[in-house]
Amino acid sequence: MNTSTHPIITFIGGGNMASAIIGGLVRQGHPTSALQVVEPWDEQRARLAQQFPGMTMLPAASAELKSSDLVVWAVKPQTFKDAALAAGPFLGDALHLSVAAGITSESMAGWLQTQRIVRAMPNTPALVGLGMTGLMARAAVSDADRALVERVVRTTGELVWVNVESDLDAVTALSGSGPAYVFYFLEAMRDAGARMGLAPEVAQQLAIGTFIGAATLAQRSSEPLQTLRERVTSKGGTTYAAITSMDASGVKAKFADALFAAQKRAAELGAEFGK
Ligand SMILES: NC(=O)C1=CN([C@@H]2O[C@H](COP(=O)(O)OP(=O)(O)OC[C@H]3O[C@@H](n4cnc5c(N)ncnc54)[C@H](OP(=O)(O)O)[C@@H]3O)[C@@H](O)[C@H]2O)C=CC1
Ligand SMILES: O=C(O)[C@@H]1CCC=N1
Repeated sequence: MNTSTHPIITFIGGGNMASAIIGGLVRQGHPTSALQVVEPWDEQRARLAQQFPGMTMLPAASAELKSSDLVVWAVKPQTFKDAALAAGPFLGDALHLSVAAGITSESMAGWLQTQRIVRAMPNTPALVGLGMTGLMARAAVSDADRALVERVVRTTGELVWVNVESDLDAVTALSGSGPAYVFYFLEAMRDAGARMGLAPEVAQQLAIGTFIGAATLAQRSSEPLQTLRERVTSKGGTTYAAITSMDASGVKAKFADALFAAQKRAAELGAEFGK
């Protein structure tokens, strides 16, 4: 571990998720001089270098990686193995944190020849400091290593630990992919509002404000979600008509099917690209 107060953090893959975490770290005062990114795509490297001046930008794994205290794996599951085999020999005794969907810590331990591995499943609201991340550590990970991971992840929002690694596939289905479901509902609400005659931008403003308001109310309230819902649902009123229509179409069951499809895909990605 380097002796300065800020660990050297290396990102393998400099795309959406890496940018979100780097943004959180920099906002919280992590110096860019203690950040390195391996990113093969020239344009993306240039974008990151402009956004976060002072970071070490590398087109491929090389000897510079030896100084890493923490390595954050932010490549697609499909490219993880190749990236791990390329960077592994340069990584010394670093702690590893993967955000890749599906790829198990067992696969990583084989490719990287280490047990110091934590898996994370973040989500894109990390970009605005409102991320939700699920974490799971291999048994050999020390309390100090867990604390370092928590420090990094907290710069992007909240976190929860799970003990069973396969639970991360459920976390992926729920909160990892979750922002996309919210955007999907927002699109549906905006489009329906527009069909009712509202200007689309007004409908969108109403939809987004409603999501933020309802989610904040749910977060601050000690009452069950069902009670909050029932409070909106006046007997014989408009909400009752809407919820009855959704129940008749089986929306809840269809929504559950969608989450199970995501969970299944996470496990498939691990089986397909973890070999
Ligand atoms: N986006 C999301 O909402 C979430 C994503 N994740 C996980 O995060 C990971 C990254 O996703 P995301 O950031 O969206 O993906 P991106 O495609 O935005 O980022 C991945 C980056 O890695 C680069 N890359 C490819 N091969 C290598 C290599 N060998 N070495 C270094 N970098 C490489 C890619 O470059 P190029 O494009 O040239 O291939 C790309 O810029 C995935 O595993 C995903 O499962 C987890 C939670 C949420
Ligand atoms: O869609 C995906 O595979 C990644 C993982 C969670 C969110 N995006």
